Amino acid sequence: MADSTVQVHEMFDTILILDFGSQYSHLITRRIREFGVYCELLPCTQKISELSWKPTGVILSGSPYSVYDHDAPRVDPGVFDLGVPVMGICYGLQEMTNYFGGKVDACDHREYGPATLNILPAAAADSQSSMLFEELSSESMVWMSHGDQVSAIPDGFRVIASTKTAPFAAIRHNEKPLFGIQFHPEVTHSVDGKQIIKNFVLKVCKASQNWTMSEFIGKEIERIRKIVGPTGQVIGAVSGGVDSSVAAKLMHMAIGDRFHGILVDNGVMRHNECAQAKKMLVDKMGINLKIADASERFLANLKGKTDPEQKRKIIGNTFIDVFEEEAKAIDDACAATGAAPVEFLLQGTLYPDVIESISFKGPSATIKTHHNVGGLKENMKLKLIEPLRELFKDEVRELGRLLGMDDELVWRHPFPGPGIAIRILGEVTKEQVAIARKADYIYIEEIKKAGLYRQIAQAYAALLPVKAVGVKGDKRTYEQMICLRAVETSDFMTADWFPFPYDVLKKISSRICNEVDGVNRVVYDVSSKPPATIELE
Ligand SMILES: Nc1ncnc2c1ncn2[C@@H]1O[C@H](COP(=O)(O)OP(=O)(O)OP(=O)(O)O)[C@@H](O)[C@H]1O
Ligand SMILES: O=c1[nH]c(=O)c2[nH+]cn([C@@H]3O[C@H](COP(=O)(O)O)[C@@H](O)[C@H]3O)c2[nH]1
Ligand SMILES: NC(=O)CC[C@H](N)C(=O)O
Ligand SMILES: [Mg+2]
Repeated sequence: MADSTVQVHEMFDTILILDFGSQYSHLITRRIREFGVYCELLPCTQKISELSWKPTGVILSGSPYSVYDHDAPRVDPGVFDLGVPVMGICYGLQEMTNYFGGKVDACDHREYGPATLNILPAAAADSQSSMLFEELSSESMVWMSHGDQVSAIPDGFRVIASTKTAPFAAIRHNEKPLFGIQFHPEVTHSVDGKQIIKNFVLKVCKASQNWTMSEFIGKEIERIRKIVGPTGQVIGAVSGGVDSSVAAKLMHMAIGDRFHGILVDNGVMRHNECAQAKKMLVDKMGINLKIADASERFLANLKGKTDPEQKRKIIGNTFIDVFEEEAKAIDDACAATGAAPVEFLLQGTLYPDVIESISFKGPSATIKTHHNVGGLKENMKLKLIEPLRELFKDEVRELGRLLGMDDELVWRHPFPGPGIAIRILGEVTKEQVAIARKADYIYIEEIKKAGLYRQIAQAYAALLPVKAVGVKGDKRTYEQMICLRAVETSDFMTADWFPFPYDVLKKISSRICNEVDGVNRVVYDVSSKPPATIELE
């Protein structure tokens, strides 16, 4: 894995964000990326001496801890020896204060909300501080979220801004470029917050703004070529979704047909999905792709299984079996032709997956087992290549756009690997899949017709295997229900149900009841995540 992570730092100036566990930490990363500077979020437990690259600047995040908690996360003093600018935000300021010998105390009242930041005249007279506050008016609205605050600044520091309740709302070291701020510039409620982060990164750290997706494409292709070499071969699981398609496209541009994409037909794909994916990937993008039809095998393995986790595990394992068999077939073919054996595995891992798995508090409780074709055997010999490992979903979409992919693919809603199987409660049979598939097709078609597809982050129709009485053509029916789900979300970690116009719902419901055999009712899921999740299982 080291291969794919190290070199990005040689190509882009990197701001290091050390995560002390704040719920806003990833937002700092987002803000910096937005203005074209590469940055990485690492847990605060990262030893600076073990970092294989030198950051251009460091930001210390907020934290749910108090600096005087016995188990509070500590800053690695190595940060201050790097000789680069450092800015502490909230807990970051408090921990910096604590480390340099100042004092932090609990406030009388926890402060959560807006405050007016007064930039002190002393700041204007000092070039570093005025860089940090450039383009801000002397009074700026900022957002506070803290229960502790600095009560005495360390020797060698001075105050540069205050609020009514926080006399040390911003401080700096007298000589070194070390800053601390009590408020949260990363949340949008801090009106000039983005500007402060930008000033720190561009003016104080002098980071270059070369993190653009067009720059990334060329550099990534070059990097892949170097890793794979002139004869190496790569395989990868490709689903027709935006992540794996973008990854496959980059790989194809780098090494052509030495990349072997495998699309597994697991029998629980949507209507026409494999054919459409093939048309897009092979005909339009020129990718060397094999469709492995394992639909009967998946359905046979799922027979009689009703437990959601068991269904997910069966699908995950079957994916791996099929994928490994296909990989072996490619190897055998290579051996026969004298081509080099496959040495690498392409994965479409995104940055949120990486962030999630490196949290210093350890992995969160398992809500559901996400299938992962890449989650191959421990002793796997293939080396991973993950071109999207540093990117957020919106960056991947931008990449797809620049690579000339159709809008339809770029803006496609995510579709989970276990597909329709986790959208049919209970047992998955061919007949049940056919019902769910048809309803889903109608639903998405109507959403697109109404011009709502892009406003919705993800939508699907699920099948509830409960029966109710209805009447069709004067005849009694006793049939199942379709449950429609549509959510708005930016990160898929939390989500809200989409407020559909009634007339669109009416049309969808009427079409599904009329056109899908075996269904006489349609319900709309009006639950947010949490407490629900996006998928039903
Ligand atoms: N039917 C499939 N055949 C082969 N690989 C698959 C299939 N379904 C999923 N995968 C693999 O699992 C990975 C994770 O799936 P996931 O749905 O998160 O990503 P995606 O399909 O690439 O994009 P999207 O999130 O937009 O659907 C994919 O990138 C792909 O490598
Ligand atoms: O590739 C995937 N394999 C899976 O096993 C899987 N389970 C959920 N999802 C997708 O993850 C997002 C959050 O879903 P939940 O709220 O249901 O956990 C939603 O976008 C889901 O579609 C999956 N994607
Ligand atoms: N948002 C934060 O970083 C809070 C830091 C610390 N827990 C406080 O309450 O002051
Ligand atoms: Mg997918």
